[in-house]
Amino acid sequence: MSASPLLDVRDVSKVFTMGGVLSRKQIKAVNEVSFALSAKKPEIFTIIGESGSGKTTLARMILGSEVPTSGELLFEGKDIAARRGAERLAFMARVQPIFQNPFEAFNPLKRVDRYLASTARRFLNARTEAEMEGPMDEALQHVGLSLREVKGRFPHELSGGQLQRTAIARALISKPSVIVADEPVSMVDASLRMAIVNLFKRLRNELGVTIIYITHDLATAYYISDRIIIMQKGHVVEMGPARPILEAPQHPYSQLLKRSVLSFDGAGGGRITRSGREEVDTSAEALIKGRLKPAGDGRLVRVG
Ligand SMILES: Nc1ncnc2c1ncn2[C@@H]1O[C@H](COP(=O)(O)OP(=O)(O)OP(=O)(O)O)[C@@H](O)[C@H]1O
Repeated sequence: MSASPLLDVRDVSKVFTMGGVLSRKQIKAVNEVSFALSAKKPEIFTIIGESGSGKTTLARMILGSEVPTSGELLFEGKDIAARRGAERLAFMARVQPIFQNPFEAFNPLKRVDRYLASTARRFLNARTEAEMEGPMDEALQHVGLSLREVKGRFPHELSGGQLQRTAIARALISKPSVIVADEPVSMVDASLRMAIVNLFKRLRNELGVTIIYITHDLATAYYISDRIIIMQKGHVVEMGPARPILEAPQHPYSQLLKRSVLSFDGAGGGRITRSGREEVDTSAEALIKGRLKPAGDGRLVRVG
């Protein structure tokens, strides 16, 4: 068996050139980033950073939809950018994306099961209804849904949470080793966020899927991540086990990020109102101090 890491990101940079001949401007979106994910130990590997820090560009290079300007990304020892045709398709089956907005991920005029069926056709070469429906239902069961529940439904007929879980099920159909989830909970109602991130934990534990979780939400990052990297202006400023880093960040930027998220963040670090009466503090600080714990229904509950 090969000893290569599952994913090996080596000194990867991406430069975008903007403007015309006279006003040429270069943006180094990703700057010499390196890390490796183990083939043996599935994990939740989080990429955290504020808007514009290069997270999405890095994710697009991992998915092979953007080619690095320098450095290389290897999946099971082979260059991602060099894969073509059948090799590219096989790679795409193993490394699947989940996007931010489930309502954009699905065509509003297409029934969601048709979307799942086309994924089964593409990656599993399924042809008959039965060949498609078995893996579709299996994937939906992994996210707490079933084919019976979503069959014939249009995206607007499902809740945001159901639709995001369907998007995750779609990603599971090809039995991937890696899921790249770019801000998967930022468009989901705050009360459902923990349910989605708990699902990622289950996929890691039960299916052995490695999750690359891209976010600016320190609270969920703290709660689910095994390791994190913190990015600022394309650079990795801190990398390592998630909890020690988020509890006591060393780099001034990580410290600033933590402070700013604790004081104001509408996307997860802020306050949500439950039942219109009670305020639940979902900030990273609250989680860190252990004042909240996730309840079975995906909400956070106050301890003691
Ligand atoms: N196709 C592109 N052409 C030019 N510049 C780009 C392109 N894609 C990204 N950039 C620039 O690269 C930098 C990093 O962007 P990127 O989207 O990777 O950051 P991000 O951390 O994912 O931010 P966000 O959370 O807002 O998506 C930004 O300055 C952005 O404007």
